[in-house]
Amino acid sequence: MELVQGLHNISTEHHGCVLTIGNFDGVHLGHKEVLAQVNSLSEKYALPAVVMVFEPQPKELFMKHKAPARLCSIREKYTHLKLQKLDRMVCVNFNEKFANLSADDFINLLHEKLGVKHLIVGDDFQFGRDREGGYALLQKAGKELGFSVSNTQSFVQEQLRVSSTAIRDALNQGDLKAAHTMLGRPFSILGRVSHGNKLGRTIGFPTANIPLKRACPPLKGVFVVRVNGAKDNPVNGIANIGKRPTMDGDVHVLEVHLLNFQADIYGLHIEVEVLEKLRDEHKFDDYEQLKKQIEIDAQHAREWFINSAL
Ligand SMILES: Cc1cc2nc3c(=O)[nH]c(=O)nc-3n(C[C@H](O)[C@H](O)[C@H](O)COP(=O)(O)O)c2cc1C
Ligand SMILES: Nc1ncnc2c1ncn2[C@@H]1O[C@H](COP(=O)(O)OP(=O)(O)OP(=O)(O)O)[C@@H](O)[C@H]1O
Repeated sequence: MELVQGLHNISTEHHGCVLTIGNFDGVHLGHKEVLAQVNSLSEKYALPAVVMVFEPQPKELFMKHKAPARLCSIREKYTHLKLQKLDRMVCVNFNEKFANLSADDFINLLHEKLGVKHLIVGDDFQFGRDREGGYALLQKAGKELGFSVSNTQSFVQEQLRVSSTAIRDALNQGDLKAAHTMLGRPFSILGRVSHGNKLGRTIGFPTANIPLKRACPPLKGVFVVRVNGAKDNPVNGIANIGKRPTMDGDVHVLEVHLLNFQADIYGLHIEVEVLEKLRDEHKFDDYEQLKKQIEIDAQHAREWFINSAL
């Protein structure tokens, strides 16, 4: 999948496409329905299947640190979208200037720069300064400018529309099973293993540290995890997502201790699948108490793997 970073990198060869637009945070099953339609119409029109995403996501520009937690970084989004077999991802820098485009200017951009032939959006899609444009305006403009517009039916599970918001809520409540059902895969975090304080090994629990790009992760606590990329097969583990209050930490990190595994994995790109919440993070009086608790966590995780037959 080709990545076009910024509107200034759109060239004449990008003219003509079947397009969808959105945040696609987490790339969940509802998104996949939309993307499947983009692919099928791209075949019908013999034009590239293109997804336009915004970075930062609009609420991150408008609400700053009060914006909802991100389900995935832009890099993870690219990785998940690539699996949907699209031809191109256009990543728009969502800055003040872009946010201030009128609805008409935005439509002109789709028409003139991208040469959109068919556009697929949700019927709740709003765009342009103050969210002034909507589905009806797109249809009207499409008739005048020569592109068609359609929307997808809501993808629902147990009468609830699958959405990034619903997945954030599930993760926040520690309901990994519900998040898994809506994502169609376990919630996971991708990252490169970096050097930590190397204190973990002194208490018998060496950990792989993965810096979290997002300031605020969508879930916190101690979890049963499964790691892909550390060796040929997935490796079971336990992980902490938090600030490590016992060590007076002040930024969120993901730390994974792999069970029955000894190898140097610094620098490797791994995927940490978060499978089950064990507990909240605590501030312990000393490392000895923390160590005892992690031993209990490891035991609970082993039992969980035996019971889940994973
Ligand atoms: C399974 C697990 C559970 C953890 N639970 C806590 C916790 O409840 N409170 C806390 O302050 N740190 C917790 N930690 C973080 C440890 O403080 C940290 O891993 C250790 O100090 C080593 O850090 P380092 O790898 O940067 O040296 C946990 C780590 C793991 C792997
Ligand atoms: N469950 C769903 N069924 C069908 N289309 C969906 C579903 N969820 C999202 N979409 C569509 O996917 C596109 C991208 O949507 P967006 O990223 O805003 O999704 P969202 O999951 O609803 O996010 P949020 O919960 O943050 O509002 C939009 O066209 C949207 O209408």
